[in-house]
Amino acid sequence: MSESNTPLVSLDDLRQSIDSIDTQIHDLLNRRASCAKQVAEVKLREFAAAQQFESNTDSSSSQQLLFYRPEREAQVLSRVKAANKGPLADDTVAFIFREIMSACLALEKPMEVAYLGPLGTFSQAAALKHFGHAVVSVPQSSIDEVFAKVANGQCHYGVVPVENSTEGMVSNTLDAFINSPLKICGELELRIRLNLLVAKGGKDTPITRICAHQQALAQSRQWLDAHFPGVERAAVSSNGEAARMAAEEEGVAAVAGDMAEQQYDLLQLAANIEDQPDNTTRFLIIGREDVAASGSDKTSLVVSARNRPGALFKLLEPFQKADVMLTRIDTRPSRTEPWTYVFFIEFEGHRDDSKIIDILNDIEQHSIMFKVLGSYPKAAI
Ligand SMILES: O=C(O)C(=O)C[C@]1(C(=O)O)C=C[C@@H](O)C=C1
Repeated sequence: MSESNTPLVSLDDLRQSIDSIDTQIHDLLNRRASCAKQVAEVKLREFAAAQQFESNTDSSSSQQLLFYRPEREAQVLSRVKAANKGPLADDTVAFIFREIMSACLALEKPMEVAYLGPLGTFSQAAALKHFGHAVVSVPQSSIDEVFAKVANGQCHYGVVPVENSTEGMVSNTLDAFINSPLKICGELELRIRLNLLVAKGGKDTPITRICAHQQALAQSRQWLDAHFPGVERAAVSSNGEAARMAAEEEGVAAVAGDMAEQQYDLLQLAANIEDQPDNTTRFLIIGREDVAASGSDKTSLVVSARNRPGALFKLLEPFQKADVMLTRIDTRPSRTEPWTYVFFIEFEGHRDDSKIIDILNDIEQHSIMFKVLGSYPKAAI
């Protein structure tokens, strides 16, 4: 018998080893969860002490009770990825720890996260990827509603799409930031795989209308042109809504992802119909509080320059001088007067870093509107 055919350890022995390891993992998980519960008690004590101190000194209470700590979560995820020796892939280990932290945080404080619904949208997939499955994800009818629900305290956080690798920026999200008091608390990327979906039993029904969010229609335009020329396309409020319509209306097909397919129990007529094979959407996490530095952060700001030659150069020059990496710049109409613009600038670093403080002071002097939208950990998974 060749060496590879010789079982060194029996199946029973291996399963006994797995059982024993599972018992240890189980015990360790509950020990970790007990630590997280104690962390919650410490946070509550510190919060109460700060409140008392503030009322004694008669200052207004600015202290927020924060259970969710994005900077700490990013550090944990980066650390487990860096320490991973395999055979599990780094991303797999990070996803497992993502869920462990999500479950631990739920013991401290169950969290509600608003996203662009209905059920089964990529925004919901993004919310669960970022926060893990222990959060309650709460569907909203529009991006503006996501902002509103977080701003009025009905949800702890929100998840909004900000740019797609095929279609560019999501202008609705950028515009919503201009007048919102909310902060950016995190970011993540989600690979967008689009499928053509119809109701189960609708395999032979001719497709008369293809529905999807306008971004999904644009991301699969060439495929739809080639396979369904002349069939009406309708942009609806979300891919989840398109999937719901496909489930209920005869002849309607939806362009949507796996979550929508499962949610509405649809039939997949074609898979991966997106025109760009690496089609990816970047999402932002919005909340009411600033996030402490994690050591690997980005900052976003919105700024409007005086309408004069060299104004944009003056805004960007401080980054070049301080050798700070710009990661994105977008322009939107200011909506205050015609032909004036605001710039969304995103760069590496945290607003509390001394180098970044100097840059921000410099930019503020050359701008007529200036708002830091937040500093937040770079996407860790
Ligand atoms: O370190 C903390 O502050 C915790 O609350 C613990 C923990 C974790 O499980 O590691 C849980 C929730 C926070 O968002 C960050 C980390």
